[in-house]
Amino acid sequence: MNQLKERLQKKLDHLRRGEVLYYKTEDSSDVYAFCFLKNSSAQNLTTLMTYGGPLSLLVSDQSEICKSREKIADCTVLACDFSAQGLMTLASNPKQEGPDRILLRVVESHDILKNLSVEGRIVEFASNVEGEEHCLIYTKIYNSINVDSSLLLNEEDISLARFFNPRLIDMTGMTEVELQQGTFKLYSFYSEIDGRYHWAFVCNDRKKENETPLVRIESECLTGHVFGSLLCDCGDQLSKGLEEIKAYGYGALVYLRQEGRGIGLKAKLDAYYFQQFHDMDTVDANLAVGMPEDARDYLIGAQILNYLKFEPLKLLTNNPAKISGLNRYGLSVEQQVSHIIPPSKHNKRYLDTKRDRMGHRI
Ligand SMILES: Nc1nc2c(ncn2[C@@H]2O[C@H](COP(=O)(O)OP(=O)(O)OP(=O)(O)O)[C@@H](O)[C@H]2O)c(=O)[nH]1
Repeated sequence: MNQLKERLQKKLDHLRRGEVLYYKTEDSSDVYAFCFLKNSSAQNLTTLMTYGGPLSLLVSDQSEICKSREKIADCTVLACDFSAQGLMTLASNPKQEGPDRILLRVVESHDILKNLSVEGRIVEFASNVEGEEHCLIYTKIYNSINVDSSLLLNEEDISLARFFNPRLIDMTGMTEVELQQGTFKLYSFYSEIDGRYHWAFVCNDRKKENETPLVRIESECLTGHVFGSLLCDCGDQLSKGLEEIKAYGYGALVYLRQEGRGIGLKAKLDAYYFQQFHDMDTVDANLAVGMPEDARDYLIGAQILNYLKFEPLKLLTNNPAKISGLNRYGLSVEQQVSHIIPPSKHNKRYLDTKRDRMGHRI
């Protein structure tokens, strides 16, 4: 973890000095070059222009970008609010304009919006580096160049930068609750990322030096957790998870608001329709309603565990994506602890699909 942090820090230092960094996307060989726009960075602008196509510029509302007007007359300018939700703001306001914007080559096509999801993350990343700097200029590189790896940002760096940003969750309250499984401390956390509250049921009964906490990350399931639907194993997993943590004596159940594997309740119910009336399994049904098979991200969970200082940890799960989802944000999972509920006639297909199509260790 420390090595990763140091490596990231070095790259950030380059960025602070106004030097050009590079970014390579995970799913293609596209390389972007970018830097902050500073008054002194005319040299860097020339470098960017030599490498690539039209420059793009992301500016915040208070940007002093007008000062640089002459230098970047042919830029695509995208209005952007550099909040933690920068990406969403960007996507939902592609035409946001103001009198102080120099030029807008208005972004309308979905393709460009898709690209923005890559660049939006860079913006978020860059804005975390230095609050004062609010202009990021970038271009996709068309000329093939050899990029020095110390100047290359990758997805891992972006994930780490997001993780180290302490502003993404706030601990908003703590109380004690009596559950069937025993007494837990219940923490609430507000997340800037999705504007929701997430919960942690914490058990510290037997905390010892060097003992590893047992953690369960539970994704919201209104139908299973609240109404006791038999179509999934969620209800049983929730109560058994709390029971096991209590019996172990040290750990937490982190309850994330990721209903329907992150696609939301409305889309989950639409997907149920395809499962029931078109004989699809959960994966195909999600795709049929235009959603990914699993839309979850574990940044909020990772930040909550970091707040609780529950790392390294043992994770109660059958789902390898949860382990890699935490590793991605620098958390170490020392052990996977199986969390298997015996199948019933109602949820057998659901569980078979988890095993056969989603790699769950069941
Ligand atoms: N899209 C969709 N989501 C479902 C369906 N049934 C249950 N879910 C959701 O699946 C998620 C299950 O979350 P978890 O139990 O935390 O995790 P998991 O991925 O099953 O992995 P484990 O840790 O092994 O339990 C919840 O968000 C449920 O709402 C379904 O038929 N379709």
